[in-house]
Amino acid sequence: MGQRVERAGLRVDEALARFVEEKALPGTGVAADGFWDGLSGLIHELGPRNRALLARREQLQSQLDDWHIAQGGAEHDPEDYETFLREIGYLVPEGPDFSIETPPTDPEIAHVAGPQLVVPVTNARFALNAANARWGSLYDALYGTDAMGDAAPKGPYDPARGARVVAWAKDHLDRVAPLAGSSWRDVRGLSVRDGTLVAEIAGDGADPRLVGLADPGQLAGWKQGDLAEWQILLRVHGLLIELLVDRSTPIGSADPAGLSDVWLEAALSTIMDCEDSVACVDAEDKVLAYGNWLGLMKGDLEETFDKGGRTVTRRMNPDSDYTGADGRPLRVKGRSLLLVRNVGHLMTNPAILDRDGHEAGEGLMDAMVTVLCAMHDLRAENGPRNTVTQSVYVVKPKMHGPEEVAFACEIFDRVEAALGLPRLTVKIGIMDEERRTSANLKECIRAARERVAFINTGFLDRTGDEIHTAMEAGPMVPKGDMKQQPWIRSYEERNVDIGLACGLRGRAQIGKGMWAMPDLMAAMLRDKVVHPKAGANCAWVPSPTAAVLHATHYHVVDVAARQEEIAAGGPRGTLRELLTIPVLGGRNLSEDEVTAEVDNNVQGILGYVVRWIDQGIGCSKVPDIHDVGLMEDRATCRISSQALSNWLHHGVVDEPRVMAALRRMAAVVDRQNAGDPLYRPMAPGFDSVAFQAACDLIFKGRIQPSGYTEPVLHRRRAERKAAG
Ligand SMILES: CC(=O)SCCNC(=O)CCNC(=O)[C@H](O)C(C)(C)COP(=O)(O)OP(=O)(O)OC[C@H]1O[C@@H](n2cnc3c(N)ncnc32)[C@H](O)[C@@H]1OP(=O)(O)O
Ligand SMILES: O=CC(=O)O
Ligand SMILES: [Mg+2]
Repeated sequence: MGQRVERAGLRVDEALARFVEEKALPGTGVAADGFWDGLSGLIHELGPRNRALLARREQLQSQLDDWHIAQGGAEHDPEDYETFLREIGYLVPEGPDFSIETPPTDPEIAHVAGPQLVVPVTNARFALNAANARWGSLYDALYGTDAMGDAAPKGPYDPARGARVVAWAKDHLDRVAPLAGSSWRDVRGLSVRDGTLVAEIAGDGADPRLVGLADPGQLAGWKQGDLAEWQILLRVHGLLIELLVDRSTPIGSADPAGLSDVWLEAALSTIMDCEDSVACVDAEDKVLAYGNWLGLMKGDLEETFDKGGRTVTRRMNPDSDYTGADGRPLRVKGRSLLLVRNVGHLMTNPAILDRDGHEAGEGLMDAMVTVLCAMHDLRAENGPRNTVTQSVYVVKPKMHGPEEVAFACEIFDRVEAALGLPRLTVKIGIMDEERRTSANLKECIRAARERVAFINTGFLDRTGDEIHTAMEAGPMVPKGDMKQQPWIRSYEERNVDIGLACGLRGRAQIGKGMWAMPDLMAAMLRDKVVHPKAGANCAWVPSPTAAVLHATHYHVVDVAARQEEIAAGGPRGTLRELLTIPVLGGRNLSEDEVTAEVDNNVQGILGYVVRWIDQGIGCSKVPDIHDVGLMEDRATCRISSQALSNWLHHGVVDEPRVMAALRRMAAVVDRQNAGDPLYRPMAPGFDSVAFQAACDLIFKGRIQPSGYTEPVLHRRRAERKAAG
């Protein structure tokens, strides 16, 4: 921890003060005094209210615990349960219907449905890649993954696989942008003439047949002679598809149509994450996160790194100019619309101490600093912009119920006033990922009706909270079975239904959760189409490649039409189903099932935590016991930790058994990381801070606030950093 400096009654770590004053403030028109006064007001006036909201969470949790204990194993009565939840104020009364009033938002939020990428903002290389993931090659995504059913080959280019890629892409075009009376497979030449796409089809005689698009309106634009002979833009459900015709390339020269690649508009929006996927425990870490976000908002972030023996410098992509189908200039955005996820209301951070020496609320700090950084985009006079509606999009996670949403809105009211921004510049994304928010979703949206820009089912945290909230109700089903439980179906359906009923269409996104198996792209192509089919404007993907493949789902499904149908069909999932607790009930698990579940959870926790604690890496790909690489972050870790705590609490397993699994799996995780020169093994000593952190998450998981992983992770990471 560095020296502290005094600012408006706050004791601020010097590194953070320097960042704010020398990097973030200049160019915004905000004076340093005004900034620190504003932040001090936020911390001193809203800080106590923040703590009171957390105390309310604890009070409700202990009332829930007592209620379940008092049931003493009697059969669960859902009606009694619901009455009790209303009595204690866990469920709040639902008010009359309303529509949100958010001012106009950017087209990526309001009108076009597509993938939403998430990236740890602390990793500049990944963050830049994510910002540029607006566009990606379909050919590369198919060739380089298992998307077509078989694993990507290593070694030189395989022409047979290449041919399958091209066939896949052309079949997809036949499905989503068909030619009039012909197939893309039969095209021998492509061009645009008089504002119309012209495809030459090999005929029987010497002269080719000329055909156009079945729907000529799908031609969006073109250009000649830049990257390729022709770059032709099609538009399908609002998303652009670019056909590159270039016979000078190996792929184009081998293709009858001269098609050298198909690029897709993919990650329409990206969340720069300061939360679940990062490890930020002090000023040094916060400055890294804020600094990258600032660079993205200024447009000058760059990162130089070695890739395959080459030095690469990565910067943000520019926009591109085309001729539109109407003959007028068409500028196409080269970067994803960037949102920033702040932390929630729980954590504090030592980067700032208040006048009583308490750590400042991290969410308050994030709100003020991330919006300040975004002012560089709002103030930019030329060059590429993030928003065209003078908006700053802040995603707010892990809130419990409408009072916490209202509190978040108040924070942003104060931030706007302190920074001299028009009220409602900040648009808020509500992560529906805590049970009290799902159960009171309509009232949560009402609390943010002036500035809500998205609701999203963060089902991973939500599953962790499901287990924690009902910890005393009994042992829960294994985590793999959670997705088949009534509560989660109701949760997903109600989120869409309530979002539609509250008028989110045309103003705000209704989003769905993460695909957490980054290497299983065939499975994603098969399964994740359910998200647009469910009426979601966007759904989370873990990587740019996944964004490209998931984009194809939005070509196939017309989300606007699905939303119409769903809204017309009326509400589906019920509150009663939502409140169904996923306990094992009378179901007996075999010894093998229990062992597999314990081993799997333990392996995931250790594999994630060891990199978090020792290397400050907040999101990792960790193999499960079947050797499938899973995206692990704070939320997936919360599920594993809560699942084990719950089984320990109810005697499904005992401490020696879990400890034995921890030791066994630590050796497995050590082997998995053997190639990492920065890795410090946990076995055979089992005394490292990382190993202790994993133990805390499991053995003290039941008493963590809402079952969050952050308090343990932060404390142990700080301990590890202090030890050097
Ligand atoms: C519950 C929740 O809150 S979910 C939201 C939080 N989760 C996330 O943000 C997930 C983000 N994803 C990631 O961090 C990573 O994809 C991981 C950790 C899952 C896997 O990382 P790795 O094992 O390093 O990925 P892998 O080796 O397959 O690919 C690395 C390449 O893909 C790119 N990449 C991978 N993920 C991303 C991403 N999210 N954004 C941008 N680029 C990415 C990297 O830039 C790198 O390419 P480069 O060499 O050209 O820079
Ligand atoms: O933040 C996302 C989640 O699923 O949790
Ligand atoms: Mg989450």
